[in-house]
Amino acid sequence: MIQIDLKKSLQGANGAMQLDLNLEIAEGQFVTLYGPSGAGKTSTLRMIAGLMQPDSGKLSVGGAVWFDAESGTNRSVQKRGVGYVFQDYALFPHMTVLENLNFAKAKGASQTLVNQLLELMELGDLQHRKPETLSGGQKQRVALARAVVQKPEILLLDEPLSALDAGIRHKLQGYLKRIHEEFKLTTILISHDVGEIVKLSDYVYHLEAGKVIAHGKPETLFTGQSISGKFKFTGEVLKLEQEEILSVLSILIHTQVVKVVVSHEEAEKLQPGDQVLVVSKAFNPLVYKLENG
Ligand SMILES: Nc1ncnc2c1ncn2[C@@H]1O[C@H](COP(=O)(O)OP(=O)(O)OP(=O)(O)O)[C@@H](O)[C@H]1O
Repeated sequence: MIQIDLKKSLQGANGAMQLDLNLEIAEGQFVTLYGPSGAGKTSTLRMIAGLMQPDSGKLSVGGAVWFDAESGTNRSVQKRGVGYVFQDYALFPHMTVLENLNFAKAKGASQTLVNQLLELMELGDLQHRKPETLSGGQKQRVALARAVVQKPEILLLDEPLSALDAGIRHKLQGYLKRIHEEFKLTTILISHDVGEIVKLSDYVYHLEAGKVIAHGKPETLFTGQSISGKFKFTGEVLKLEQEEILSVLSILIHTQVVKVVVSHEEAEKLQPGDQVLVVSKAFNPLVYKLENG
């Protein structure tokens, strides 16, 4: 369990802004911080990593106190057991992929873990290459593997996929999901991509101006209702066609266009470009508009 109860005065775009957070994250959960630019998402991760000192409050991880303003406890960055992945890959340029992983490997961690990650992230063929010879997506796979090989207690992901184009981003989301299923690391992701959030996270905190303004399971938070269904996909509305009795939606789901029949009433709430969640309950899928998409 991570218990975060922290305050920090920040220099917001319109003057002073108080970051004031009080949340609990269960071990092994995949949680996303969502919200507009300047809401305090990166500052939150930096305080957890020990890169920014809170003004007051307490942070404990798995029962150990990492920060406590009252008792003056402030565990150093090196001793916090955090894997941090940013948008830029920050790999060591003079080391090969394998050397980057071996260098980061936790003390006492077996070579088996490195091999397991090379396999899981499909980096085997690239292991003797230097970062400058890799694509952005490949570099980010190495950066993810390098964060995990440290055996962190918490994996912090600050918009790790936002510099990549849609196709590669989609693929990397699959790798992130695999990593989480395999290692069950408590993970905190920052993302603006609603589809990505729905696909990956167990729980979402929506931050604005330093405060949590809403939280919940992604489907509930982005649709305003609780949904169950046999399958769920996120997609983008491309086209709406009004037929006599019903409307037909063309929805782009990853690289496929799927046609879904909805009532005129439902179609009226939608327009091309909207992000939607497509859920199949019985036979015909149901479509829910994703808020803030
Ligand atoms: N060390 C600091 N001291 C004071 N203010 C800071 C500090 N670091 C960041 N800020 C300010 O705090 C505010 C929140 O920044 P932060 O990077 O946490 O937001 P964010 O939600 O991650 O935004 P984005 O999505 O653009 O990355 C910004 O206005 C920023 O200028």
